[in-house]
This record gives sequence, structure tokens and C-alpha cells, in this order.
Amino acid sequence: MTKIRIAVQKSGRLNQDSLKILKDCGISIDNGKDQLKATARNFPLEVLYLRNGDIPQYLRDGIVDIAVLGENVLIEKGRDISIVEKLGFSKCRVSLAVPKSTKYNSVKDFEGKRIATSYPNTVLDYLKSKGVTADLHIINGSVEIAPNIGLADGICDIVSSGSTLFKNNLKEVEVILKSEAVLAVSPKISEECTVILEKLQFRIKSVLQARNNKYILLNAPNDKLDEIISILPGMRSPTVLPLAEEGWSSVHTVLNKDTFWEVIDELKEAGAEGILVCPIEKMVI
Ligand SMILES: Nc1ncnc2c1ncn2[C@@H]1O[C@H](COP(=O)(O)OP(=O)(O)OP(=O)(O)O)[C@@H](O)[C@H]1O
Ligand SMILES: O=P(O)(O)OC[C@H]1O[C@H](OP(=O)(O)OP(=O)(O)O)[C@H](O)[C@@H]1O
Ligand SMILES: [Mg+2]
Repeated sequence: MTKIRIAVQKSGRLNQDSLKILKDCGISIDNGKDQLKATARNFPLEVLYLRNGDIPQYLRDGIVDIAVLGENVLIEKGRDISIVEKLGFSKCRVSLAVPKSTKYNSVKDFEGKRIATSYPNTVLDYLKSKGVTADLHIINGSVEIAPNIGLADGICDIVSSGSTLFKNNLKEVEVILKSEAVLAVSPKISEECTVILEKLQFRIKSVLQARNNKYILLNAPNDKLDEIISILPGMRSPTVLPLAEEGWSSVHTVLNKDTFWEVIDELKEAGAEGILVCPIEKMVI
């Protein structure tokens, strides 16, 4: 039987969340200790554990059909590879930073300067688009230390909370790109594997939808129902059921987690009571 091959980061920031999304899709993977390859028990899928930075080449060569990796890595070394799904975790940005004490006006200040980075293509493309030429020092890790040891005038690296920059007395001056974990597909994927990918994508979408939404139930006096319903976005229109107590109804709907608290505040204001918020296991639209 044909199996789709997926690359997942062997260890590091993407590993656990990548496996969690497969698990939430109902796919069980038997993992032996230090195993570099594993097979799913209940889905035609094989997992290869690889370095994030090596994955674009495996996709290009068709060694793996699909992969979970950082979008920033694709921008750096896999612009020819398509993304089929953004997965919503490992959100970060790739930015230029300089020592706090450096006076900074614009990206032109990098002209002729030394920049330490693990993302040379990303930096070069960005600087080129701004008409700036700089001298790159390519290093694979601990990039933020470079200005402090005299290796560079600035850096380009991943920033998330900003604490690594802060600890190294650096300030973020330009955001080159924003990134998150993505599902990417090999240009060499077969037709049979494309069919399996479609099934997997359908499950992933349901999982992501569920993660992004909450199910809410509330009680409302009937004379406030119209106002309360007008506040609710919902999948279609909310479900309204009569309560045992005369003059009251129970309203059920789905709320997006981004607007969740604002909507709850408005609902309370409009007279909603006994608001219950429940996680959604899967959401098929
Ligand atoms: N601080 C961070 N916050 C959020 N996401 C991050 C952060 N650092 C890295 N990432 C994202 O996670 C991905 C993997 O980062 P990680 O540091 O685990 O691996 P790596 O050292 O870049 O790769 P490799 O697997 O090749 O060793 C990055 O490509 C980026 O997309
Ligand atoms: O803005 P922050 O939240 O501080 O995150 C940014 C840091 O996280 C990443 O390093 P990581 O911890 O993955 O170490 P690594 O360099 O060994 O990959 C990245 O290379 C930055 O150094
Ligand atoms: Mg890292």
C-alpha cells in the first residue's frame, strides 16, 4: 500500500507541535527511542525525523512528499517549494538588529557593514531590494553574540519574544519577514500521495479550525435576545433553545479565539448570563 512520507524536525522547537498536530488528526505513530523513521498505525503515512534546515532539499529531491518546517527556512532555501497549509505555531520573525548604543536611522545604515547571520539569502535579497550592500558573516548559531565579540556590526536572526536580543544588548531595527510552521509539499509528489495529502489536509484544517474557536453557551432573557444575537458572529446563526424558566433562552454558538474576550464583554453588557466556554475537539466546515 502507498504511504505518504512526511518529514518532521528530529529535535528542536518544531518537533513536539508537529507530532501533536498529527496526533490531533487521529494519526498514531509508534516511536522507538532515537528512531529516525516511524510508521503510522492507522493512516498511510511514514515519518522521517530530519534537521529542519535539511528539509527543503529532501522535498526538492522527492525523498519526502510533505514536511512540517519553518516558513523562514523555505524562504531561505526553498522558494521553489509550495506551502499547502500554515499551521499556526512556532511564530517568529527574521529581523536585523544592531547594538543598543548604535544610532540607527534606516536600512541604508547597513551599507558596507558586517552582518552575522544564518540566513544569508534572506538578508542579501532584502538588502538588494533596498539598494544596500553589506559584508555577510555566515554562522550557524549563537548569532546574537557576534556584535559583542567584534565579529559584526549587526545581525540578522530569528526573533520571537525579543529576550535573546535584550540579553545581548541588541535592538531590533528591521523586520525582514514573519514566519510560522507550515506544511510544504514536494514538487515530485505522486498522484497517489496527493490523494493521501488531501485526506490529511482535510483533517489538519478541522484541527486548526477547532484550535482557533471556542463553543459558547449562555442564558439570555428573551427581550434581550435580538441584541445578543446581533453581537454573535457564529458559523451560521446561533442555536436558540427555550429554558425551563419562562422568558429565558439558552444561546449556543462558536466564537473565534482572537475576538473572543471583546465579544464576551459585549455579551455581558447586553444582559447575557451564565456564559460557558468549551473547547472544540474538531471542527468540520
Ligand atoms: N524563538 C523562537 N520562537 C518561535 N519560533 C522559533 C524560534 N526559534 C526558531 N523558531 C522556528 O522554529 C524553527 C526551528 O528552530 P530550531 O531552533 O528548533 O531549529 P534549527 O536549529 O533552526 O534547525 P535544525 O533542525 O536544522 O537544527 C525555525 O526555523 C523557526 O521557524
Ligand atoms: O526572541 P527570543 O524569544 O529570545 O527567541 C529568539 C532566539 O530563539 C532562537 O534560538 P534557539 O533558542 O532556537 O537556539 P539555537 O540558536 O540553538 O537554535 C533564535 O535563533 C534566537 O536566538
Ligand atoms: Mg534555533
